[in-house]
Amino acid sequence: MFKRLPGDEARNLVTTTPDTAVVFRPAVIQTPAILTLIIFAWRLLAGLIRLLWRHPVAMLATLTPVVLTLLYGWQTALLLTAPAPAGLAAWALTHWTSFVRLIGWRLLAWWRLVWVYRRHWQPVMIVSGLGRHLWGRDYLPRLGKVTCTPWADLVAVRMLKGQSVKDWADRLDHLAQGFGSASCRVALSRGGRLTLTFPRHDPLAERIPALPVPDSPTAGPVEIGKQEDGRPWLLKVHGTHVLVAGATGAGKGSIIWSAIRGLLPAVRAGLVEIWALDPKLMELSYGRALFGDRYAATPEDCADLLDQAVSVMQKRAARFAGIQRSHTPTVDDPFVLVVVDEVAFLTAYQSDRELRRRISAALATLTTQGRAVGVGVLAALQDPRKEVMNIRNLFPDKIALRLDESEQVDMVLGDGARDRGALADHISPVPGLGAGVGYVRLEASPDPIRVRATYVSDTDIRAMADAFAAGEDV
Ligand SMILES: Nc1ncnc2c1ncn2[C@@H]1O[C@H](COP(=O)(O)OP(=O)(O)OP(=O)(O)O)[C@@H](O)[C@H]1O
Repeated sequence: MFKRLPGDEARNLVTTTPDTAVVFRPAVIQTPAILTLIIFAWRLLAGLIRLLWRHPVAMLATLTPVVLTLLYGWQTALLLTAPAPAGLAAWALTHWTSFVRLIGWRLLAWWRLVWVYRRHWQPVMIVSGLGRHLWGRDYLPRLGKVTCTPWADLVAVRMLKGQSVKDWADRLDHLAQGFGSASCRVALSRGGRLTLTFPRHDPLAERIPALPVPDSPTAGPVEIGKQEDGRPWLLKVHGTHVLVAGATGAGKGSIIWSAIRGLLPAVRAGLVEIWALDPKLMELSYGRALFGDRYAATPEDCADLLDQAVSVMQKRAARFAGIQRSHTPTVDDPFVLVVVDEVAFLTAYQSDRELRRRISAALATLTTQGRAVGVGVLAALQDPRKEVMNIRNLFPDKIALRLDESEQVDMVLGDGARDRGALADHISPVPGLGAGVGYVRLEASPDPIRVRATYVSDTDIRAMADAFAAGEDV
């Protein structure tokens, strides 16, 4: 879109004699008044047609009463038009959900388009460097349709020719700040067109208490928290392996315990077994009763437990060979979830080379061959560097909680995740605000999803373990 701005050429004038004033005498072309009037009239008409074309409903709602008043007087106009707002009000009062779905979000989208995005578009584009001001004209990306969902605005944009998605991904902060949102995401919708997502409020701002233990046994996906759009966050544990990375205090424990809580009925029904490796002797020891003798804390015990898991896996693989290609949890062949808290203690920080080799080999074997035969790994880790965790790519599903450095985001979630909006290094270190908040990139989707895990407190864990040991419902 080009817009002519006056006076721009004067900026480029240079004088070599500083004490002489520059005299700027633009060439004056006499235009007949009628020509100017025709041009103005044409612009007015084109503007009206464009307005009608872009906002037919709003224009109809505004123009109808005006036309009726002019034709039949205000009393008749009032009589004829009043039923429409009265009907809408009655609809809103009687069936709010359908009113919001069919009318409310559209009205809000129109308002947000006019008041937020169109009003600030030109300055935000120029200041962020996504638009150009060349030869006195603004060359701006085209603002398209705005759609409102319950939690965010989705803004369609046509990029300038020659722009890339990365140009936009590099300016997410500018866009979020420019349009008054807490964050911004960018996704390519089709060639040259983008969808920007601006959350209007954050459903993850508050701590989410532990969910009730499910009624029926299931090996997953288990509900362990909320997604950014307010929908439940379901974590798949059966048929995959999950790596959770986060700095100290990021809330890795809440993901582990939320998953265990969701699996508890299946554990009781014998469809799932949880094998716990707790080298820090902290996180999992609270719920020891849930793991029976499948609990290890010393590196030697951890290596033995992992070897046992490998042996279960290999025996199953031998039995399943040529008969079945995937695993369904049964009492005879339960899903085995190997939970490892701070896996680097067992691999990178382990001083005994032989133990380190055994543990790394067992973990690599489980993560490469376990998922088809019902053996999964859920591992937590503080430092995602390759030297610390060289098998992180063997985990199909990864969760990045708060991380210390921006480069660590792509190490966990894969290349380009941070550019796509996974700002795990910006998550608040204040536990109430940021603990348990993270980004997930699932095997099936390249776009990271912002999530928050429920907080399963020590009291919840003890209650779970005590009730489990006593064979009662939690
Ligand atoms: N999901 C959550 N929601 C809100 N607060 C949480 C959540 N998870 C943890 N917290 C808070 O953050 C604190 C640290 O959590 P936690 O110990 O689980 O982190 P961590 O990542 O396991 O840390 P470390 O690696 O040091 O063990 C907890 O004491 C709790 O107050």
